[in-house]
This record gives sequence, C-alpha cells and structure tokens, in this order.
Amino acid sequence: MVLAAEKINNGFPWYRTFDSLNHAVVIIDRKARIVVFNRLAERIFNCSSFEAIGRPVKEIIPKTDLPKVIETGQPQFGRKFKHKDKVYVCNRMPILEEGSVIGAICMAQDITEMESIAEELQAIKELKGTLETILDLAYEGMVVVNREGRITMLNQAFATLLGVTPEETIGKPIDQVVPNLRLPVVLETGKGEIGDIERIGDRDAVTMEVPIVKDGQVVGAVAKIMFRDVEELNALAQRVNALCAELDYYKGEVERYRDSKYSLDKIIGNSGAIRKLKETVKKVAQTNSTVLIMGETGTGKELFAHALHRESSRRHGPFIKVNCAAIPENLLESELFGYREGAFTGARKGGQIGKFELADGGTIFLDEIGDMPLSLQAKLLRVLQDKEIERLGDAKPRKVNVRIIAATHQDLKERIGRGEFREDLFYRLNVVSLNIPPLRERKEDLRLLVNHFVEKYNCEFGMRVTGISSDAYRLLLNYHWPGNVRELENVIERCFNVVEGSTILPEHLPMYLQQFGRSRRLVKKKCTLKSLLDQAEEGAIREALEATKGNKIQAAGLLGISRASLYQKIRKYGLDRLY
Ligand SMILES: Nc1ncnc2c1ncn2[C@@H]1O[C@H](COP(=O)(O)OP(=O)(O)OP(=O)(O)O)[C@@H](O)[C@H]1O
Repeated sequence: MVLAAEKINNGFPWYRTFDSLNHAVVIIDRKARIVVFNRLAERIFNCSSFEAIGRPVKEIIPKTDLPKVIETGQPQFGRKFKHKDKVYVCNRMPILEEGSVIGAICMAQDITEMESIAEELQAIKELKGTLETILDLAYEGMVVVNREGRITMLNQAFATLLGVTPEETIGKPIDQVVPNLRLPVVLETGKGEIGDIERIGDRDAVTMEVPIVKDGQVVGAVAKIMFRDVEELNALAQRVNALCAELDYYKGEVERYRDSKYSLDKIIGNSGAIRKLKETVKKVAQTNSTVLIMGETGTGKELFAHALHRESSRRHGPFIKVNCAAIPENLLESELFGYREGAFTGARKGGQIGKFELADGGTIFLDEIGDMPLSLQAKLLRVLQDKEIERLGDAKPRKVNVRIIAATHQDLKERIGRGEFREDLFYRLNVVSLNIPPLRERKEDLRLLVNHFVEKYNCEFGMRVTGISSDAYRLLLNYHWPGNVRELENVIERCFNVVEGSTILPEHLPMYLQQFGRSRRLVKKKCTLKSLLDQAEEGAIREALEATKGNKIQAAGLLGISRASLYQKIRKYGLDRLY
C-alpha cells in the first residue's frame, strides 16, 4: 500500500496498520480520489493500491456510495453489498477537519459465511416452530425431560390431561408434575418401557417411555401416551379380534370354494363314453354356455364341473360350489345372493356377499339343482336371463359375470312332471348337457379306476399293494355299483385297512360284495340248499388258502376250524392238488 502523504509521524509507516485489519479499507479525499486502498481492498476489487491511489473511487468501485458521504456529510452503517458471490457489510463515515468534510472512509467485512449460518438458523427456527405445532396438535400426550429429569417440553394434549398449561411445567422435575411416570427410572437404566399402564390425571393410560441417547449417553427421555384410557385399548383390541375372525372366516370360505382341484386328466376312464365326455368338455369350455351335468350319485359330476372350469378361460377366476340340497331352504337364498345389512334379524353387520358375487369372473357350480326350492328357481331363472343379482333386502341389481354349471342325480323331467321343477329353468340350464353313465354301464373303466385308487391309497397309507387278485376283481366286475365310482373308491380304501400282503383278495372286500358274488352264482344255478352250502364252504376254503398262499395253519385259523378239519375238507373238495 502506498500513502499519498508519505511517512509522517517520525517516519513510522502508520498506513501499514490498515493492512493488518481484517476489513477492506478505502479512503477518499474531498474530490473522491482514493488515498488509502489496503491489502484486503486490493484482493476484493482485484486492483493494486498502486493503480488505485489517486484515481476517482467510482472508476475502481463503480457502485460505491462513498462520494455521497462526502456530499452529505452523513455516515452510512451496516450497508450490505454483493461482489463476486460474496456478501459484505460496510460502514461509511465522513472524515472531518475543523468541522468540514475533508474525505470519507469505507470499512467492509466479508459476511458470506455468517449469512449462510443465519439462513440455516432461520430454517431451523421455522422447523422448530412446525414441530412444536405438530406436537401440540398431536392427539397423543407427549413429554420430554432432560438428563436431570426436568421437563423441557410438554405438549398441549398432555397438559390438558393434567389440567395445566405447558408453560407452567417447563423446567419442573417430572416426578412433581406427573408422579406416576417412570421417566426417572428410564433415565437411570437407559432402557425403554413400552405398554405400561400408568395413572395420568384421572385415568389409567397406556404409555411408552424411551431414553434419548446421544453419543452413547442418556441425555434425556421422552414419554408418550399411546392410549389415553385402557378402555380405549380394550375396545380397539375387541375390534381387531372381530376383524381377524371375520378375515379368517372369509379366507376359509374363499379357500374352500375358490379352488378347482381337478383337471380333465384327473378323470380316469378310457371307455367310449368318458372319452366322448372329455372331448365335449374341451369344446364347451371355450364358450360361456350354461351346462347341466346329469348322472347317478358318485359318477363324477363334480369332477367334470371342476375340469370344465379348469379348461375354460375363467380358470384363474374363482370356482364356487353350492350344494343346493345341503343348505336349509331358508338360508339358500341369502347364501346364493347375499344380503344387505339389517335384511333380517341376525343378519351380519355390513351385510354379506353371496356365492354368485363371490364367483364373479369365474364359475358357480350348483350341485343337486333338482333340490332347489321352486321360489328360488324363479330367482335363478332371472339371474340366467339378466345376468344380475339382487341381495336380500336390497333392490339394487348387481351385474355378475359368472358361468353356471348345474348338476343333478335326479330325473329332472320327472320332477317337472310332478310340478317340482320349472320347465323353463330346465331349458335355460340345459343349454349343454353332459350325461355321465353309471359305472355298471362302463365296466371297461373298472380296471383303470381300481389301479388308480390302489395307487392313491398306497400313497396315502404308505403301503405297497401291487393289485387285486383275479377272484376279487371278478367280484368287482360282477357287482352293479349303485354308488358308482365313489363306492368303488370306498371299497378300495376299506381293503387297505384290512389287506396284509401285497394283493387285495376277495376276503378283503366288504362282506356285501363277497355275498353279492355268491348269491348271483347260486341263484343262476338253482341249486339245493345242501349243494349251496357246500359251494359256499368250498369258496371260503379256497379264499382262505389263496389269502394265506396255501399256509394251512393260517387258513384254518382264518376260518376258525381245526387243522384236521381243514385237511378233511380240502380232500373233500379235491383241493389237495391245488394247495
Ligand atoms: N372318473 C373318475 N376318475 C377318478 N375319480 C373319480 C371319477 N369319477 C368319480 N370319481 C371320484 O368319486 C368320488 C365322487 O365323485 P363326484 O363327487 O364328482 O361325484 P358326483 O357325481 O358329483 O356325486 P354326487 O351326485 O353324489 O354329488 C370323488 O371322490 C371322485 O374323485
């Protein structure tokens, strides 16, 4: 820095003092020409003092107001200005000599950092204000204490419970304000306590108390009221329990009804009738037509209904089965169509969705349709025509996108004749019909079915039965199977309970089957009682020997006769060559 009037004051370079200040200093004379330009000024305005001194200040700092100070003689304090991304604050003052202005001085300081700190502080202040408002408006009561257990914050909700104002509690020890809270213990142990029931004001509240930990040290603690009243919690728990129970009920219902278990390949049978039915199912599955499945009990009607659903484009939708015969008549309507809340005494709150709505986008299987009451038949007819349902007690029609498959073991024409089934409904349902013949009319399927069930029960029982003896099979073949495939399956399952070796023998079959075989033989031959008894005895001995693989001791045991007696009878019937 160079000074215009050099080295006065005993040669001490006093002007150097300006360089040691952490302010930028610019001094001008009466004509606004620069006389002092210190080192910081040089750096800020990127101009050396050598260049600046003697030049009009406006040439070096065009925006400065310093000449105005000379004009007015008035100082300016705390003026902010920006220069190259930095913020400065400056004071400008006139320099006086004997009352007249002989120049002016400007001292500027870089406050960029302070500015950003101030901005941050402002943001924090605003955030604090917002948080305070949130805490005060919060429904839950909240209180914060410092390390000493003195209250630093208590929100309005808590204050209301205590009947005080938040302000009057600040700074007070927590145990004086809320004696029952366990905050002092939490401060001591550093462990949170959640779900305690504590008396606050005039009620038992459920609280949560947790320490505030900073750098591993407990610096305070906070308590929050989770439920103002235990009763509130009880009510909530009851509500949650009720909702869970309801959810379980619906989950169970959906699981029970939604799943269509059987595909076409699960239907066993190679008879012409079964093959043709499978072909029809594949074709019909591509349409939305209503299907009526007819057949005796146990012929596999439900199996075909499942397979039809699985083959159709609705396979990802629900498959809902309704057994019209199993549901009491007075409940069937609400079961099928649902009901509105308050539709009848005992109706669930919120009403209930019916099976038709549950099947939306999928298939509804109306099993035992022949048992549907006439009043409901009329309603079902409307659903078939309009594709919409009405919940019980609710006149608002609801569109449903459902494919209907109905099944019956009854002769519907006969029922129509007796006035028990609507003819118009029969024709609406019978758009496509599948007639499943009884097992006795397709005995060629018997072998496959037997093998299938033997395999199934081997898996279920963990056994290794390889098959059925020819005698036993003959008995099955001769039987008329009134219960069809279901009955056959039951017979095989029963055999698994009694079979000992790897083959199912006649005596493993139920007695009625064994007797059925014999009585048919006997009736055909028109024998005398004596010969009938002999035949029965011979048959029993043969079966016992077959079952025991010729072991006479075991066979005698099975028949409940002595070994000697068995030998005698073997000889009598000429069986000694065979066994
Ligand atoms: N072709 C088949 N292949 C394999 N299992 C079959 C067959 N037909 C029937 N079943 C079995 O027989 C039992 C009865 O079948 P399903 O319930 O489908 O008969 P249904 O005709 O609907 O009887 P119902 O009229 O009594 O309701 C089931 O266990 C089923 O798995």
